[in-house]
Amino acid sequence: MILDDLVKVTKVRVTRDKQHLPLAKLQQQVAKIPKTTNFPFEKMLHQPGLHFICEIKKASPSKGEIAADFPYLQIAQDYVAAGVEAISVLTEPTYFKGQLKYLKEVAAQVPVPVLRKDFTIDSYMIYQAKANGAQVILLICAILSPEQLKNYLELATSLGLSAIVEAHDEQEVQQALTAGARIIGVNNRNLKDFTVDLQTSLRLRRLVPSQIAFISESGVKTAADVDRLRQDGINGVLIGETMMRATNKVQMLAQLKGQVLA
Ligand SMILES: O=P(O)(O)OC[C@@H](O)[C@@H](O)c1c[nH]c2ccccc12
Repeated sequence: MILDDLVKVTKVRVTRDKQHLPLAKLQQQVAKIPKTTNFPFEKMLHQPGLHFICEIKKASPSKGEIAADFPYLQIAQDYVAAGVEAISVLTEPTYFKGQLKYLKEVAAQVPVPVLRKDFTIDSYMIYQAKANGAQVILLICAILSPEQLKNYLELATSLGLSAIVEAHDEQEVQQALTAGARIIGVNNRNLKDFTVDLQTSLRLRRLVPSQIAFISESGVKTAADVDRLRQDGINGVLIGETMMRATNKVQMLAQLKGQVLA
């Protein structure tokens, strides 16, 4: 399955990155960044209503190339103009054609929290996220042991980063809760066969207490999809492909929100 491959190539990448910039050096960089303890992403998610996180991604394993032309800074600006409340930036190079520099440049330019979307399998990647301007990281239950999940959550928190703990079924939601997740993201996409079912989020919503923020990820395409999620008390929605393919991001987000633009 695709996750096994992603873990493999990510291990190779982290090993190479560490040779290029050793952990001790990376930690020195991080130590120079002013410490923050306000977790703006979490505060935003707990405001009433459904919040929009939009993603910058050039390609994906399920869809192949999504954007041949990829002006990532312009896309970030368009997202901000559209009123998104956070931006997710893919940094995985092999399957998503992401780069760390996209994260760094976008984060330096936008006033909203930025998520480093990657397959975190080593604490090194959490320091890397921090050093490159992220305020949020992703921790995927399916590729982490309970112990790793707990340690990475603690490290993220100590660095002032929020973590979305991604789950796809009841057992993974339980694993996320046990580890102390403050934000749970349910991926509607089944990574075994790439099928998408919004029902996955709706079904798992009731397992997560309201003091923990709940994000629905993947496959959100229409205002009707958004409406269903909003009605079920979901705090945030993560939208990639639909926004990436929209030539007019302002109009598309307004449409998804159910607002009519003149
Ligand atoms: O493009 P979509 O279907 O709107 O999905 C966005 C996002 O949820 C998806 O990219 C995603 C969800 N979980 C991930 C984990 C890693 C990489 C990517 C993802």
